[in-house]
Amino acid sequence: MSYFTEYKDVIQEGDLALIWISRDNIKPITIDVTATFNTRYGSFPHKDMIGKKYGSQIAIRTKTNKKFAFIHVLQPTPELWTLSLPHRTQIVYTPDSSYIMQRLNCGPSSTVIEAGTGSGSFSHAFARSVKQLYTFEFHPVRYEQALKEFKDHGLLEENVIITQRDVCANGFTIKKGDLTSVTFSDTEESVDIGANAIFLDLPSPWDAIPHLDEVISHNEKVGLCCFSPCIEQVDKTLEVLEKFGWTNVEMVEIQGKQYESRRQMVRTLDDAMERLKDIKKRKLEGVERRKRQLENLENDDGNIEDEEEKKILEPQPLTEKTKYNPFGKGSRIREGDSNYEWKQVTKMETEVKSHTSYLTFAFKTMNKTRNEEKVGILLASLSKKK
Ligand SMILES: C[S@@+](CC[C@H](N)C(=O)[O-])C[C@H]1O[C@@H](n2cnc3c(N)ncnc32)[C@H](O)[C@@H]1O
Repeated sequence: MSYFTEYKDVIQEGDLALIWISRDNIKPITIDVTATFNTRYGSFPHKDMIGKKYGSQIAIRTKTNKKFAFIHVLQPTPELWTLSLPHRTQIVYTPDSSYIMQRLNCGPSSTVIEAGTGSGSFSHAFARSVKQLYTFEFHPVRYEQALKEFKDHGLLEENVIITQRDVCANGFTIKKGDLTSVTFSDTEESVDIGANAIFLDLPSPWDAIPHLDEVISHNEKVGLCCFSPCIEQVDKTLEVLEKFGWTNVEMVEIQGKQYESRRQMVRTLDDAMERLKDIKKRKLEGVERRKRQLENLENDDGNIEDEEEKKILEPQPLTEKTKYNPFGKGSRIREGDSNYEWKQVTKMETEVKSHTSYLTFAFKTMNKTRNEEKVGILLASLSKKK
């Protein structure tokens, strides 16, 4: 069973689970009754997670100040895996992968070729959505790491085949004897791939493109996407795409941004004036108080007779509880407090996790002959519907 394609309710021994500490800090663990998940806030024994529902919050008391620390235990999804996986390379993030899959029409009937596998970020997203993924990685250590990871995650028994290969030099055909996760039967000599979607995340996709004709489907429109960080790479890719008959070429750049929506208090000029007057008054009072304190130290025996002076010397709250607080200091006003006027604003978050590249899309139809029999069947079915 793949942890990424089937949902389950309850956390069990041996599960791959993701520990959500914060939005930027998600850690994968394998549930083991004898193990403990340590954070700087405290330790969370796995046994306290077993039997609970996925999504549960697990809380402990911190050792130092006896406050609560908590985590959430989540079931893996390709999106969360992308945010928590061990990086072996640069990876493709969800804003790109989701867009690419949509542009390549990926769905349950798609057969996809991916090169290189890298850290397997995109492989997990493809694996959840498509019929079959053939992924290629030429780096021996990265190949072994990805092979183990896909096996542990149940992807190899579902729909992922990984092969160690320099696709630029040797193409995509998988034969008996290759270093691959395919198990060949006695009669099989090679794999009939017939891909209808291709994703190339390599430094030189133009060297891989000429090999594609051998492994793409000949009877349907095939989509290709090249993920390249430099415009010079795009330029070289375009030349080869044209030479090898790829059409409908388009280049796109995804700039993922996250917007935070919140309310901001409406401030008027009168409010600002009031606030400035308030600051000035407090400043003057402070100066006066310090002057008198100094005089007392120098001249008096410490007894203060004057009532007015006493009042000034009394410790004052930092800010009075004023009705109006447009600058957010002093008395606290909850966002959205119905006593005040608010407007809805958005704030763009500064850091968005993504590795942006140029996405070059192209399409190819190998067999352009008209299949009269199929067209006839299609037309007949359409006229019946009318
Ligand atoms: C940027 S990473 C891919 C990251 C991957 N898309 C992900 O989301 O995790 C590029 C990978 O391509 C591999 N690679 C580079 N040239 C290759 C080639 N000619 N054949 C196969 N793999 C190649 C590299 O070893 C590297 O692991």
